[in-house]
Amino acid sequence: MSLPGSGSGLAGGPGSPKVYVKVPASTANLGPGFDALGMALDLYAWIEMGIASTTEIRLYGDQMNGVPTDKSNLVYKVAQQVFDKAGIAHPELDIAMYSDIPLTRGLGSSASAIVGALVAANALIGNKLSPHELFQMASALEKHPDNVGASLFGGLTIAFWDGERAEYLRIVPEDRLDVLVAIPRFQLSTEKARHVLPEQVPMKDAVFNIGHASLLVAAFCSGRYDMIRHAMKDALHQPYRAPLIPGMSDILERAEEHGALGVALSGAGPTLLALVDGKEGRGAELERFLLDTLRDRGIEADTMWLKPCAEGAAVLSHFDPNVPLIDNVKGNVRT
Ligand SMILES: Nc1ncnc2c1ncn2[C@@H]1O[C@H](COP(=O)(O)OP(=O)(O)OP(=O)(O)O)[C@@H](O)[C@H]1O
Ligand SMILES: N[C@@H](CCO)C(=O)O
Repeated sequence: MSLPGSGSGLAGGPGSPKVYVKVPASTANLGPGFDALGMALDLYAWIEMGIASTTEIRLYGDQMNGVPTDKSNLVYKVAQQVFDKAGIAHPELDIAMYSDIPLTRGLGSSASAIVGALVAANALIGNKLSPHELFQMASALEKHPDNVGASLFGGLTIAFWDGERAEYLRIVPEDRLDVLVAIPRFQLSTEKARHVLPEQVPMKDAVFNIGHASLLVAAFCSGRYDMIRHAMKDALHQPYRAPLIPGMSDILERAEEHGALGVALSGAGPTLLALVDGKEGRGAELERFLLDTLRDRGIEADTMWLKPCAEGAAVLSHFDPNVPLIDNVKGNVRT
């Protein structure tokens, strides 16, 4: 089978079509929803992809340090899986990436790369795969559906992946919700943060999380944000991960005293995330509390105010293929 615009099949080069995809960051778990809840955030990565005669990968931005530019690159490898699934021979690819999402900090950078690659490669072949198929592939690649569901579909996603099949529903948080993240200046890989988790948990902890995660989803669905402080508690992963992030336990215990609706470890960490009902109220106090608590334990961090993002990964039609991706992103004020 040949690729659209690639002439006799896989030949790329000047004139070959390029696609552009914008994909949001995400936070996973939201406390009790371990491997199930995810929320897209208005912090983004952009991917440009086209067919080429020789593979070339260009990375832009401060967040890409250490990301490989050869065929071991995650985006390249995931794109090839799309071609495989669509029955198309592996093409050489021209890929460019710019990202504002910090790597390995718990804000879903790997999910954004996986989802961006799936959506871009699928767009290159005329969207032969359905969103459902992309979600199955993304969940199988990431091994849990929380970050990838949020990055792919936007909003707050509630999902499972049973090893063979993923399903999800999506809700959109209200506009008044603000999200404060404190991003420690050290990396913590998901692999390391999963390694500290026990293989088995007591029944009472499982029951605790079922109740809290269910109430949290109901709080979002009903707009009962007053319930978040009760619901955003976890017994399955945060207690085991807390020793990896000095100051985390104090923040989980006391952030609500400083104006948070609720607080959690973002994904596998080390970022800590607080939900706030309007940052104009006590936002500055909360920000100071997070930074001071981490600093007291020797951890420097950076804060960012974000909003939930209702839209998932999107193919952009207004980028100019004749200018570098970085100029497209900056020239379009990161739209
Ligand atoms: N744009 C990208 N291109 C290629 N590889 C990437 C990209 N973004 C992330 N990765 C890969 O994903 C790894 C980070 O994945 P990891 O799951 O440890 O952290 P995270 O996704 O940022 O955090 P979390 O899953 O807790 O939200 C990076 O070290 C890199 O190998
Ligand atoms: N649910 C995952 C998210 C990180 O990828 C975890 O907490 O390990």
